[in-house]
Amino acid sequence: MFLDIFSLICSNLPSTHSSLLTGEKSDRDLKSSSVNEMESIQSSILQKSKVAVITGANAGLGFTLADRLLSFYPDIQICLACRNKERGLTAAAALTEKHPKANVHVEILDTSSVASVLSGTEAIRKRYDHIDYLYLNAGIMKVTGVDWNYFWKGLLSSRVFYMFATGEGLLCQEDGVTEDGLQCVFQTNVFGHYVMVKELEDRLGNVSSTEQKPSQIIWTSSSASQAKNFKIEDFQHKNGKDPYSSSKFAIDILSVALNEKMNKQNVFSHSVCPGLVMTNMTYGILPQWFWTLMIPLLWLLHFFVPSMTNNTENGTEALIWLSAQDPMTLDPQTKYMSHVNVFNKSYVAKSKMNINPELAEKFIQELDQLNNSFQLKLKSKVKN
Ligand SMILES: NC(=O)C1=CN([C@@H]2O[C@H](COP(=O)(O)OP(=O)(O)OC[C@H]3O[C@@H](n4cnc5c(N)ncnc54)[C@H](OP(=O)(O)O)[C@@H]3O)[C@@H](O)[C@H]2O)C=CC1
Ligand SMILES: CC(C)CCC[C@@H](C)[C@H]1CC[C@H]2C3=C(CC[C@]12C)[C@@]1(C)CCC(=O)[C@@H](C)[C@@H]1CC3
Repeated sequence: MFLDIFSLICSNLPSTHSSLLTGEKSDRDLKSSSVNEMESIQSSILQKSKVAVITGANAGLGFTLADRLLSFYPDIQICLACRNKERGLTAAAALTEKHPKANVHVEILDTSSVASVLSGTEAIRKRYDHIDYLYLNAGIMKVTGVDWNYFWKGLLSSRVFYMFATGEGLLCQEDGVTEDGLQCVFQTNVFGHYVMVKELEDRLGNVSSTEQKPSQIIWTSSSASQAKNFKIEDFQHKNGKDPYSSSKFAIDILSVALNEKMNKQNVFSHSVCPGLVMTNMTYGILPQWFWTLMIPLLWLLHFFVPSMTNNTENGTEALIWLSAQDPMTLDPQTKYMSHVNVFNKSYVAKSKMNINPELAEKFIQELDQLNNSFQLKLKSKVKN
């Protein structure tokens, strides 16, 4: 128990426990392999130097993901796609200090600006011929307060565990409009990433008709994703009260739609929920001292709510696990969730999404239209 509490207190320090990767080439499998097996695994990794592009990689889940990928695939090339150069370079320096031979590169890419996505993806296309993993992880939630009345009522009701797993109804949120004239949460979490996929399309999947190379697009979604908060007529969520939930459901729809469109090119898309993790995003909701005071409660809750992953190491479990799977064997309608068991060990759980393919098709048409209008606008600007 004391060890568990200690691990919660150290939630954002790099954890040393071996995680419960359940895939074919899990951390645990690697650790228990004989030296010969290890050598053959390492040489096969070395032969194929993989490339991972991660958005929002300078902090939180994105940063730990980069760190864990470097431990798992020592030869991997990592591109940290960050909106702020200084924060990106600081993250790259921390990663190369821990992994001296790491191949880490920083690219400036702000998902809330189409112009920045276009320039960032152009630079990424120049640097890499093929992208194995495209982690679309950057995200924001603009919280103005917590509905404590709802919280206390929820605490004494049967929806208590659901409330802690999804945060439903607890947060008062605001949104804004970007310089591109789109809703801020929608453009940052969804549309900027969609433009990225379109711009990087020829770096994903099969390189040629003879060379079969799969790519995985892995979205950081959330258990806050709720169908009832997403309306196709208002997909930017201009008129709703939960832009975060709407944007995460939009991500789930997009993931399903991209499988329909891109599986034939050997591109596979999956959606992940990291659980509730202490990062800048969650510390932005309530002050750090409050969360620290709540450590005993959070510790108690993880017995009942497996999505209380708490630290970024546990939270990235499903993101890492997916990288080790054969994507062809995975169900496009399944969401992969990082969970913890009662010993605070992480594992991957699955949840069916049941997204209507017609809705997915309609949504992708809307996004294509929006994307085309930006391309026309920006290209005519360049001409003039
Ligand atoms: N923490 C949690 O409990 C959960 C988080 N998630 C999701 O996980 C993802 C990562 O969040 P988390 O690590 O928790 O939060 P953090 O705030 O720690 O990290 C978010 C990252 O996204 C970056 N980012 C934000 N806006 C943009 C932008 N416009 N362009 C490029 N990068 C941007 C941030 O950059 P910068 O440092 O410059 O701000 C940062 O690197 C998000 O999509 C979030 O919705 C899902 C479920 C639960
Ligand atoms: C633990 C404290 C006594 C009380 C904290 C109350 C709330 C601030 C949290 C309870 C459930 C949390 C939650 C999220 C944010 C903070 C809470 C509402 C998220 C919405 C954060 C982002 C996500 O993507 C979700 C998966 C989280 C769900 C749970």
